[in-house]
Amino acid sequence: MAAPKTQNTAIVWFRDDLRLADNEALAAALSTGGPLLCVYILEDGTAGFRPLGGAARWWLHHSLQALGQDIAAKGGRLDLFCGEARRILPALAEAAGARIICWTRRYGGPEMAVDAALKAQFKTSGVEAKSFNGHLLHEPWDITRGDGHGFAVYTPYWRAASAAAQVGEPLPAPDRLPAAPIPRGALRTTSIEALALLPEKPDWAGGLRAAWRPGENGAQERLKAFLEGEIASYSLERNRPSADAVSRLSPHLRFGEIGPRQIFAAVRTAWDNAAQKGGVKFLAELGWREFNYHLSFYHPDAARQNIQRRFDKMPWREPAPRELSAWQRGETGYPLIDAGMRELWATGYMHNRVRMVVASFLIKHLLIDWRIGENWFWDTLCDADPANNPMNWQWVAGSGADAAPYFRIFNPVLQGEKFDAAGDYVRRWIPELAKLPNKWIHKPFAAPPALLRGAGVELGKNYPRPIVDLAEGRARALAAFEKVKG
Ligand SMILES: Cc1cc2nc3c(=O)[nH]c(=O)nc-3n(C[C@H](O)[C@H](O)[C@H](O)COP(=O)(O)OP(=O)(O)OC[C@H]3O[C@@H](n4cnc5c(N)ncnc54)[C@H](O)[C@@H]3O)c2cc1C
Repeated sequence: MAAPKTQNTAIVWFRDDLRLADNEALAAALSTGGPLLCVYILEDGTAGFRPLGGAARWWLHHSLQALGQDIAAKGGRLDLFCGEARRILPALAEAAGARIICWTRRYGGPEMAVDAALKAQFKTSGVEAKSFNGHLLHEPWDITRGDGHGFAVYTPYWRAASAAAQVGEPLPAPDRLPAAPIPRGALRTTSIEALALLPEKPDWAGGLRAAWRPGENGAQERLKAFLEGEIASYSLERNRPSADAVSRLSPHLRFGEIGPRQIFAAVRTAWDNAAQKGGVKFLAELGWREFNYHLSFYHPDAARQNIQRRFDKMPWREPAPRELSAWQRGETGYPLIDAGMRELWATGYMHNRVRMVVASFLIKHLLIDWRIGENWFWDTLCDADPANNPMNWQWVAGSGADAAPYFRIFNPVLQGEKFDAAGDYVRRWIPELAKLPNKWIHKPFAAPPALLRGAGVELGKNYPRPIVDLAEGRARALAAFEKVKG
């Protein structure tokens, strides 16, 4: 039965904004003075939505748990649902007699279509639906070139975005969250366990549990530690995977446990001479995130389609199952690639420099379609992001908007020698190679047999031989690219 619209209940629909601070949608709902229905819907199975990968589902479970606890600590309640938002929310609003529903905007094509349809539906039923920006510094459509079109190149985009209206001050978390009663009726909330987000048989998430603390408090802790430490050396050290010089905020940002406005404000507050250079570089990296969302707005199908359509003619090889699984498992015989892929599998994260090298290796040395790699990252990264993942894969492939040229082919041995000169990163993830001297740590296949024996390395037994010859792979990739060249 519908409740009369006298209770003044406001609905807050949480999506990729799983936080209480700097959440304008939450603040707007609270400002109505009525009790709140805080809602999360796992929209599995909604037409056109890309199902979350395994690592992201693990993250979401813990993030929702943390949000639920944070809301409860302030007197509120997080209600979970599973299914189609277009079916659940109107029924919920009616049962609760809600007058207003607020949410933070999202930017995927099918997701925006659902939100637009809901707005229209609510309008006819007299419920005010209000949306806010909390995921980006600037709406993707607000930053435009002089001719009104979107940007295709990062540098002018970020220049224009930086010159645009000042990024506002973030909002504090509310003190109290008055809970509305659970509406009676046909709609049933579900439990976090029933959402079945965690892996069970096997439980592969031990490494993820050890590496991360999902949730708003974990995000704030990470930001604080970064600003007190790594940011000072960020611009110098961020390319060295063993240096721990990066923020590791990406999964927190992905699920909106922290917003970019909060990061901006905190970096500006922490600004001092030591951190300044690092700060500028760090904010420019957040600029890449903004840029990728800007590009996605104009290319909503970028996870499936080449942005530069001439790449549709690329003669990709049908991946041999053994080759693909060697890449996925970190058994290619190239230590930097293997360390990166093992880090990914163990922790749901990989350092940015290594992401570029492993992606280049798959796309170029193995000549495998970038979409296959993008899918693997989607499934295994905790920060698997609908804009950042496809755009970065297309950047490496050369098919993106502002992409690396296709003929730039990273050599994994040289990249290792340059960015992991002492081999610390490789030794951390491939202990079988730990005793190799630095000279051979990135190319065990070229080391003298006696030296390998002395270091306990048996090629083909406890560490693989290379699955592809680098020079041959490079030549094959360049020949394939000839077919695409404009
Ligand atoms: C093939 C490939 C796939 C990628 N897939 C993803 C993905 O699914 N999700 C994701 O968040 N990032 C992705 N990235 C970008 C980048 O690797 C990660 O954002 C970064 O490694 C996250 O670590 P961090 O938070 O410590 O980064 P920091 O260096 O501390 O940077 C701070 C923040 O800036 C943003 N950022 C940094 N580099 C980039 C970049 N190249 N593109 C866009 N934003 C960036 C991220 O939000 C990051 O959290 C991918 C990169 C490559 C090469």
